[in-house]
Amino acid sequence: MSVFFECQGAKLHYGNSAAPLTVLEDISLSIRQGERVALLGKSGSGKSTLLGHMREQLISQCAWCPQQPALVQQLSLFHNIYTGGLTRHSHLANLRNLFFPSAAVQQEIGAIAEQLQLQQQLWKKAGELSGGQQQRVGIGRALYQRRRALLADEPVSALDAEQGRLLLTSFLAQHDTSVIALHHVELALSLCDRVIGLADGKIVIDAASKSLQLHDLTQLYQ
Ligand SMILES: Nc1ncnc2c1ncn2[C@@H]1O[C@H](COP(=O)(O)OP(=O)(O)OP(=O)(O)O)[C@@H](O)[C@H]1O
Repeated sequence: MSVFFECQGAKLHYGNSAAPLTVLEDISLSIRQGERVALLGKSGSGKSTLLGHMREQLISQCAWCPQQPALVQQLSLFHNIYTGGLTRHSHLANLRNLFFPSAAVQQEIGAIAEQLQLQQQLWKKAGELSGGQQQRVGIGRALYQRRRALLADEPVSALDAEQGRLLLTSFLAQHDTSVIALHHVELALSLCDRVIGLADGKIVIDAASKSLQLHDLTQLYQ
């Protein structure tokens, strides 16, 4: 399998100021196409920083699902999902779909909303949705980017365990390579094939999920 992402001895910072904060040091990592990788670590350990670095390198290849969906609150769920496909359509098509969405686009986005169990809310304004519903719209927007690879930052953190598992399973199945920051260690072990654990500014675990037990991960959260 070919390499999807690679870095050697990288020092990763938070922010772009004159004095950026070093979050991760001496990061060496190789991810192959086809892998499903979970990034684990306690809050502030650098999962988003690592994902941000990957995104900088892979921006044109990956769907992106950020931790905060930052939806356009005045626009409908339909239109917010549509923004995931803006770069795939012409300016004229984008303008037309803003006011008079084509039947084909309505069908595509309707199918995504159905997967997310949001079909009843399709024309509701994003600002009128709950936190969990907004998070699902963020997943829908990433799906509508129609990329083969996915970078996602805690995409199901606001959902209950069962719904989170179902949606994450489907989200992963629609991409051939995924790197996902997660808080739920059980989801990481059962749905991803590799776990990268961050602590103290370093990678402290990098192993196949099937070789790990829950207790192997407790060191990440001490
Ligand atoms: N808004 C911010 N302002 C200043 N420093 C920040 C900010 N966000 C993150 N940092 C710094 O960067 C470090 C890494 O943060 P990062 O968001 O990458 O961690 P994380 O593992 O994704 O956390 P979480 O699980 O809470 O999202 C933090 O420990 C903190 O020192």
